[in-house]
Amino acid sequence: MTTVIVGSRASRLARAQVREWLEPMRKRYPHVTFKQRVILEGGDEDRQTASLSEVAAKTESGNAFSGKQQRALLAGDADVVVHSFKDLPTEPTPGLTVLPVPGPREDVRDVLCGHTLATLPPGARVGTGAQRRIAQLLALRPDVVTVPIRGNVPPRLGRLKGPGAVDAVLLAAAGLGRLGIGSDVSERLDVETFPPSPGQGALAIQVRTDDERVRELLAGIGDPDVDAAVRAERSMLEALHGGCSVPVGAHATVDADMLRLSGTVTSLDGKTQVRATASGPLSAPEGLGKAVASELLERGADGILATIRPSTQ
Ligand SMILES: NCc1[nH]cc(CCC(=O)O)c1CC(=O)O
Repeated sequence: MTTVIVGSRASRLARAQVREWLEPMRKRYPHVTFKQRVILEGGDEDRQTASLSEVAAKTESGNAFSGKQQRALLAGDADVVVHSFKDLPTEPTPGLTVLPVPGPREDVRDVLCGHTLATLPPGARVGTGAQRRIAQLLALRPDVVTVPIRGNVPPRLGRLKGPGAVDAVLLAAAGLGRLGIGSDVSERLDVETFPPSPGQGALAIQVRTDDERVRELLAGIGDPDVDAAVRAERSMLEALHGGCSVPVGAHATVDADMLRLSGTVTSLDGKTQVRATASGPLSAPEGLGKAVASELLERGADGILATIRPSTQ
């Protein structure tokens, strides 16, 4: 009997993600005992510091959400860790490997709860702390005011009511779907006008590079289409030198053996937005990601990104 320890952050969403991944794994490998182990992160423990970049600066790894998971993995306290792909930094961590991306991918879209884009009253207050969401929202509705909110998904939704309530909140459909609260959604935002964060809705399964036992066991868990789409989006982000919260949106789709990737970079005030789209073979997702990134840079993305200070939020 072999045992595999699966590390997870403490939040309901993180635990739901691990359960989602474990369910087919347990069916596929009935002889393996999978055990869940909760590993707390700075970004989970520290609820007082408003800015995630400040929380990240206090952690050893400089990452508020995935640093301790990765250290636990390296130390052997877990054999596998499950992240939201979009929360994982683009730089690889020495000694760790991300396995081919499993499917199915959750709904990749961002959603508005409380109002739709069209019904938001002029000057409405919209809760979100993510730079990409702020920028893309202001590009569509320059009249609204964004209010920084962070924390787990249920308290963010809770900001629609009570003292200091906001008119709407912007969140990922994937988080709401995994928590079973998708019915609170007012509008699912179109991927063309509001492209999601690269990798949104997908899971990153990370293991130790030298752990042949687990790597062999889990070889073949990836979904080739989901894997190619996520690789294309993430290599575009990497080529733009973007972390997980720069105002970069990406969306890749698969059609037979072709991959199509759209990317956007938006200034924080929403006034400038560059876009690029290209297609390429499913077998070369990184090449497509780099090609779309070069096109974005040619169209002025570097000028926009230069004005934004690095942040891990
Ligand atoms: N940054 C927080 C975060 N990280 C992953 C998700 C859920 C979406 C996903 O798994 O891609 C969320 C919540 C949100 O953005 O609303």
